[in-house]
Amino acid sequence: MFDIELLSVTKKYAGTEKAAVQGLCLSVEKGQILTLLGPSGCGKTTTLRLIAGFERPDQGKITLRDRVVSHRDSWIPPEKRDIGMVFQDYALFPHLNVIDNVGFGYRGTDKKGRVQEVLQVVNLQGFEKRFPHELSGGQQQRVALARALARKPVVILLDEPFSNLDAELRVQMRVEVKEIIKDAGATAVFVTHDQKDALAISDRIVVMKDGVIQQSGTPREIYQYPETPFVATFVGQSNLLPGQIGDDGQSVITEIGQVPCNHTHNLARGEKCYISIRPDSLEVDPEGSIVGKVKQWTYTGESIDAVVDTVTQKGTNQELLVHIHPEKIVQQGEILRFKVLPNFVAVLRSDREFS
Ligand SMILES: Nc1ncnc2c1ncn2[C@@H]1O[C@H](COP(=O)(O)OP(=O)(O)OP(=O)(O)O)[C@@H](O)[C@H]1O
Repeated sequence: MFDIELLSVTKKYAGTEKAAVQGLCLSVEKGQILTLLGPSGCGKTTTLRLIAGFERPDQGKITLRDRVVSHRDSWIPPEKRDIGMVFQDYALFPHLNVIDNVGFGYRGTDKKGRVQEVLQVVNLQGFEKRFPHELSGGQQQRVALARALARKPVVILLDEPFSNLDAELRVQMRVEVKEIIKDAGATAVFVTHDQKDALAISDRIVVMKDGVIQQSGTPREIYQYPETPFVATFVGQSNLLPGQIGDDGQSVITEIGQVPCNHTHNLARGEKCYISIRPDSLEVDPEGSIVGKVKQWTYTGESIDAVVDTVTQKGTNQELLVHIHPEKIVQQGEILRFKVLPNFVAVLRSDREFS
């Protein structure tokens, strides 16, 4: 059962040349967290606002749990859509304490009981009398989430909810927010341009670019088997190379040699394609067939992130990003040999956009 369905939704703002979202189709199952991920201007916020009813589509149909909220002549306004919103800046009322912020707009019976219930869900018992300025960023975030959950909405929409948090709290809040949403059994759509947020919190990710969907799938599918060059480089780092499927059907012949891969998207032998090799898929090995010179490297603690210059079979230069085990001592200018591990190698169709 789907709680949210968008069918061929298009929205073009007045005075703009291109549609902000074009022919968007997506669905979210009950209890799932879906993330809209993409760079600035790709149409994520517009999609969220269309679901909330703050914008009206030019074309298409939007359904929220069996109720058509937007289609041709039918239109349900935002306040009647049964939606909870969590904004980037939390939008708490500074003059109201936690109880009053959470209970604001609640119209059901037993408001007091429900507020206590959600404060327990977000783990804020004991903070009832505090005002927003007496709370940390993470606590304010949980108050905003509690307010969104209080009315038991059909869906919760979260617009970049972690962008005002420092790096450490952000990592902690990803786990907490996911747990809270799951415990409440809520269906949620979450907007971010941060791939780590998306991979950590989502059941499914929709990667967008220029108002259209590039790929949708589970975090693992998106990371391990990107389908377009854009997805391969936007979600994680990647080395992209042109090639063609090898005669064994399980490798790709590229300018740096024959690369093994586990998944060829059913492309035929000899068919042209691109290949995405994650930096973790290149391993230092004295027997490896790829020879490269270390151009620069950075120690991150978890790995040594190196840029390596290789010479292709055509005699041209090809830079590769490589994550080397952090215990290895690496020198600039050093010549190393690498082999490719097939697990994070993805084949991309060559007819997909390359940018
Ligand atoms: N009210 C508006 N009027 C005109 N154009 C708009 C309006 N809102 C958004 N746009 C345009 O629509 C496109 C999509 O914008 P949108 O805010 O949905 O992108 P986004 O992916 O959420 O970006 P960001 O991450 O920067 O918030 C952009 O080109 C933007 O300039």
